[in-house]
Amino acid sequence: MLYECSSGLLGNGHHLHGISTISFQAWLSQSKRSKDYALPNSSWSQDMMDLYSRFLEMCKDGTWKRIPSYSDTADHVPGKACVHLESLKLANEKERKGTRFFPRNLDTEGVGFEYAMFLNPSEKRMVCLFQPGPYLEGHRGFAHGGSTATIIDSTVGGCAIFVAGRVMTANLSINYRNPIPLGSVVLVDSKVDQIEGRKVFLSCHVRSIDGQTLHAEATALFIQLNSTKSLQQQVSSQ
Ligand SMILES: CCCCCCCC/C=C\CCCCCCCC(=O)SCCNC(=O)CCNC(=O)[C@H](O)C(C)(C)COP(=O)(O)OP(=O)(O)OC[C@H]1O[C@@H](n2cnc3c(N)ncnc32)[C@H](O)[C@@H]1OP(=O)(O)O
Repeated sequence: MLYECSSGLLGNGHHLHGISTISFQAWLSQSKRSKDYALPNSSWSQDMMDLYSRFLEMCKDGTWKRIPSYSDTADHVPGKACVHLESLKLANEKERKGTRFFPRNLDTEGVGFEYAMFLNPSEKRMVCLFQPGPYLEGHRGFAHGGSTATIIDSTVGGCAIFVAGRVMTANLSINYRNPIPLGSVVLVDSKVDQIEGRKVFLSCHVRSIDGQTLHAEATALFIQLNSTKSLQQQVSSQ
């Protein structure tokens, strides 16, 4: 199902550089036919379940929104970008066969990235509950720094998508402060700090759920892509 952008996420009819963002509901209904991986499964620890329930509770008054998660990359980008990507997807179905959104690339539950994101629209903030599995090992018993970078990029990326639609990471700077034990649950907390034209600046902290350990802190710059060109056109014109 294709759809057009309508009401804005940052208030009615919000426009950022001429690009109207879509309503959260429209995006949710666009993607609901795909399997949602951000729902609890048997690999989730009690800590993960407890935190997830706490955030679900905070969704009840609309302050927070649970963000679904899919294995198809095209489903992650809302708005007009989705129309472009949907067409691209239909046109190139053959070539696209077998591609997956990187953090959802494993079939077995619990071995890789287990995560669920929640968006706070008024604070332009995205929080990700992350439980790294055994296939993300770097040093013995700890998550690989690249997997931490991936979950940070995806969380700040989700936040940037919320404010600016189709974006790409231009810069991601991470300070790793304390290793993340495999199987533990951490909170990846990101927010938009500033928007300057097409540039979206964000910051992010990764903390243990008791808040006592700072695992990593990051800053990121995302660039809003030209809405009049499809992703395919942008790639082929470079
Ligand atoms: C309903 C809403 C709900 C939403 C929720 C959704 C939930 C979804 C959940 C989860 C989402 C998952 C999210 C996934 C995230 C993953 C993202 C990635 O991994 S992206 C792959 C890695 N990145 C690349 O490969 C880029 C490679 N670079 C490029 O393609 C270009 O450099 C690009 C597009 C970044 C910029 O190129 P140009 O030609 O469009 O723009 P130019 O003119 O170069 O830059 C624009 C401005 O930005 C500055 N700029 C560009 N790069 C910079 C840099 N690295 N550092 C500082 N400034 C930079 C420039 O100086 C310029 O600034 P001046 O306008 O002159 O002030």
